[in-house]
Amino acid sequence: MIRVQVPATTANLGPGFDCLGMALELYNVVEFSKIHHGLVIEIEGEGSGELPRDQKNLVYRAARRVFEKTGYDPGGLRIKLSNNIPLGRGLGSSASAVVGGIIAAGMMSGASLSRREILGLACSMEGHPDNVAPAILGGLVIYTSVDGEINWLKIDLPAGLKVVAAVPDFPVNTREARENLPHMVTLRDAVFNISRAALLVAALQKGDFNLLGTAMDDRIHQPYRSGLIPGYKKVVSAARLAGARGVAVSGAGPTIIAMADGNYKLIAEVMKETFRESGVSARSIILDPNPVGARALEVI
Ligand SMILES: Nc1ncnc2c1ncn2[C@@H]1O[C@H](COP(=O)(O)OP(=O)(O)O)[C@@H](O)[C@H]1O
Ligand SMILES: N[C@@H](CCOP(=O)(O)O)C(=O)O
Repeated sequence: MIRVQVPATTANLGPGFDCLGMALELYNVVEFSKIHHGLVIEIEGEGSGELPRDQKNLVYRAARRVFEKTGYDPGGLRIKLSNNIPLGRGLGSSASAVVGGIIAAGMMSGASLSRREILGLACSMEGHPDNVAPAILGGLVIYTSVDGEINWLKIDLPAGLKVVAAVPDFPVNTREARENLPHMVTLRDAVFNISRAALLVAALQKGDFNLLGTAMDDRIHQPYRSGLIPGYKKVVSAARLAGARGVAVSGAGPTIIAMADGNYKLIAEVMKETFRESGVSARSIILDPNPVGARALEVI
């Protein structure tokens, strides 16, 4: 039996659209074991009532890509999914499914897939790198991909930094949210984002939390997505007033994340309460950054 734990991720962090992401201490666990024949998928936790239990399941589809690549035939396969990452909320549930399927299938095949191979395969399935990269590597990951040439750098995060995630009870489909973004940006807005993305990485590396308020601003995707999140502006203001250092839409939303180095419980409470005042039922989760990324729990 093979068990792989994969963390949730928060992508973009404001200005780093499709190139910055952070792993978080919230996990899905994927378990693969051989059976005589057929495919059996068991799901508990998040998505247990809606995720497919057949060949359409994303974890299985990712695994099949590896089996095809390695030429391994698993015969019968039992997949058990224990999910804690909410679906379609901007916390990288699909990346976690893809990465879990790839790593578990690689282990089952006896193939020693390199990190580069796992990253390449996961990116090609997910369509953007900023969730799968930190899900695999942990920490804060800066990722570039030009004409198939990939490069990345992982940065360990400073002690005391936590992410407060206010998670509304409605989903946003990432693929649809991406289709609604304009394909062109002005030079002015490009400079706005480049400067902040650079500032954000340096501020996080140095532990200079004072800069996060400015550094997490964005003009490329949030202006088009925040309108889909009722109460967005009020939740951002309330989080800042309660002590959050920087606030942004997590991935494609609708979750809003606040980076903080204290007042975590107060920030969590005011974000949830402000959502409620705007007619949105939400839960707040206080999360540490995850430093290691996906890992095998046991192989029997
Ligand atoms: N644990 C899982 N197992 C299988 N498929 C999953 C799992 N989690 C997410 N998915 C797939 O990913 C979709 C959500 O992906 P997406 O819209 O990108 O949202 P998110 O921001 O959570 O990644 C789900 O509708 C489902 O198809
Ligand atoms: N860069 C992507 C990130 C999507 O993250 P998700 O967790 O919402 O899937 C985007 O902004 O579309």
